[in-house]
Amino acid sequence: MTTITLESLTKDYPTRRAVDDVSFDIHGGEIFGFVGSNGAGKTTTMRMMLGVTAPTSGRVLLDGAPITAENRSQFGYMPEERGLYPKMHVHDQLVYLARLHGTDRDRAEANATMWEERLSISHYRDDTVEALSLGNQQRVQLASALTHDPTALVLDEPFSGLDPLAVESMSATLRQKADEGLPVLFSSHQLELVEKLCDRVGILSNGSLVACGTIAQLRANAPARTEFGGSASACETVRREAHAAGLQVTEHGDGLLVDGAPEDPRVARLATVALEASGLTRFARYDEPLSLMYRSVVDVSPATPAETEPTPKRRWWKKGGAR
Ligand SMILES: Nc1ncnc2c1ncn2[C@@H]1O[C@H](COP(=O)(O)OP(=O)(O)OP(=O)(O)O)[C@@H](O)[C@H]1O
Repeated sequence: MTTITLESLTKDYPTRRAVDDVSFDIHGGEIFGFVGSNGAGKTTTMRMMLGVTAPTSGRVLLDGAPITAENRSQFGYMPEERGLYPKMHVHDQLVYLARLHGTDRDRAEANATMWEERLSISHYRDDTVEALSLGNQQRVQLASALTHDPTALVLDEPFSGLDPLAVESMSATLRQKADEGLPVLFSSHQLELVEKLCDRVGILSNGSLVACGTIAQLRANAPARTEFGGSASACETVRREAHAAGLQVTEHGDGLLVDGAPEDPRVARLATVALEASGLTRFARYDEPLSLMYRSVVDVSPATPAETEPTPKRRWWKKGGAR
């Protein structure tokens, strides 16, 4: 199956470094979620993958060999600025764009009709794109990335502005294409969705990849916390003993989160004491949601200009990115 490799990709603009030494692989069959704050460098990285922007240094490989324009022309790309002709009719446009990628007319017609049905835009096939709502334009944009039977999908914020049913249909489509063996990468600010849908996630901060892996790998590498729950008196005991032991405590719903893994003797002791006092019903490692892991690695200070000393990077994974 196809593997796309980003090898030390760096992009300098005159006033700043937009992407700084970014390396990771995307494997056929997986959905890779690309997240990061506004201006973190996601779009620039995707543009370098697609050859729309040339890297200052680094390269993109396809199955271990430098990627060619021909390889890239077979990718399905959904650019951030979108790329449809506003005055062209939906169906004609889908067929036209597929033909530009080299798909023969019959196949382009059949694929356009199939994706119109799958993405619930058949009703608009004879409308101009500019007459559609933004969400429906987005569905057409996704269809245009699919009608030429792409070998990979690279989608810049495909979920932004979609209604819940469209999110479901977009998610199902991406999963289907990954199941067919395509590498699928998309960027998004919807962290819950990314957590639910993606096999692996890469987090960019100020142009650097600060975390990369499966949700389980990210969790395993994130600082551990333990969840305690139960009666008010059990929670009070845990709170008091944790403070005495110098452990950080955070309120969490009707329970508490304590810094440290359940197997940490100082944390385990809290459970023993609370059990003795009775009323403890929950004691387990806390499954950090992606949104919290994201906050703990993303640098919220203004981006570092290229000419100044870069801030130290916190990286959670070994270079190259585990699968
Ligand atoms: N053509 C350009 N010239 C100069 N700077 C640019 C150019 N394109 C992007 N940048 C800068 O590079 C940085 C990364 O931008 P990029 O669009 O890749 O971020 P992003 O992560 O996609 O952000 P968002 O989530 O807001 O879409 C930003 O500071 C941006 O201003």
